[in-house]
Amino acid sequence: MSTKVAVLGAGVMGETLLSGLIRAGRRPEDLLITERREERATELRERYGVDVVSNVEAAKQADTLVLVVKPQDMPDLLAEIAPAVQASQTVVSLAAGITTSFVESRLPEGVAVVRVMPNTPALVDEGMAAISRGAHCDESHLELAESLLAATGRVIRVPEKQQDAVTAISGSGPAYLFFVVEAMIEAGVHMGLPRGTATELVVQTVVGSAKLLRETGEHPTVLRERVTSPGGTTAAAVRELEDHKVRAAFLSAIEAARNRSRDLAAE
Ligand SMILES: NC(=O)C1=CN([C@@H]2O[C@H](COP(=O)(O)OP(=O)(O)OC[C@H]3O[C@@H](n4cnc5c(N)ncnc54)[C@H](OP(=O)(O)O)[C@@H]3O)[C@@H](O)[C@H]2O)C=CC1
Ligand SMILES: O=C(O)[C@@H]1CCC=N1
Repeated sequence: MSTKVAVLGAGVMGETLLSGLIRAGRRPEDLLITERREERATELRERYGVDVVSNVEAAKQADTLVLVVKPQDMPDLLAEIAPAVQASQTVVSLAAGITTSFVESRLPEGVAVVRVMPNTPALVDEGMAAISRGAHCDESHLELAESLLAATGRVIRVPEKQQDAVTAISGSGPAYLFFVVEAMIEAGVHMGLPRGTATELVVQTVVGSAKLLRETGEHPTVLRERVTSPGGTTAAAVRELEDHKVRAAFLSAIEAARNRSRDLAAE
């Protein structure tokens, strides 16, 4: 069996996956991409040496179709490719909020659909992806999706009903952390540190803290307590964070993302 993979919609996430597949050793001739803007298509063709084809052509030629357009563009894309899709193909959807039943209902009966929620650290092979099976998936379809996503980081399986929460945590999560990083750098600049110094201090602190969490397996509360000397600087800072209800703000923000994922499905 040929293993041609087509990435339909090569924007931020589509290109991230495409580049990961190539880094992981997939041959450009086994990949196809689709893009609706000619300028973007040319850029990707030159950068990766992959063929850029129409959506219908991709649906005809590839064994696996990876759908990476915005949720709002999914109905039109599915309507366009449906006549060319066959039950032997596997469809992998990365669109936030879009359910496997929605995709299945717009494609020929029996097509295996896998829903995936990736994130952008996939660009540096530190992605976190969660996958869920549609109605017509068996183990082989899940393994296929896992092998695609494993090219760019970690992959776990979750029941589809957890995908809105997963989207809110790991899908959108990098943005929350970048927000914190921005705020910390600005605080350093505010106190007179050169921007480059502040940036280096914050970025390495984030990388080091993430590594500490991963490598020690300790609970974040334990690690935070180790930084917090009695009567010291960290205790003073954490008190301010609690006074400003930062913990509650994270809860509300992440719930808002989860609710938006649900709304995208309804829209
Ligand atoms: N960015 C992220 O961190 C994550 C994104 N996702 C999901 O990935 C999907 C894409 O998001 P993202 O990459 O950020 O968005 P982008 O807008 O960057 O990418 C979407 C791309 O698809 C193209 N496109 C739209 N319609 C078609 C079509 N009919 N045929 C071919 N190409 C088309 C767009 O072209 P044009 O520029 O002309 O609109 C654009 O290049 C979304 O569904 C999102 O929920 C999931 C997890 C994380
Ligand atoms: O913001 C979004 O809708 C997408 C899904 C998760 C991350 N980015």
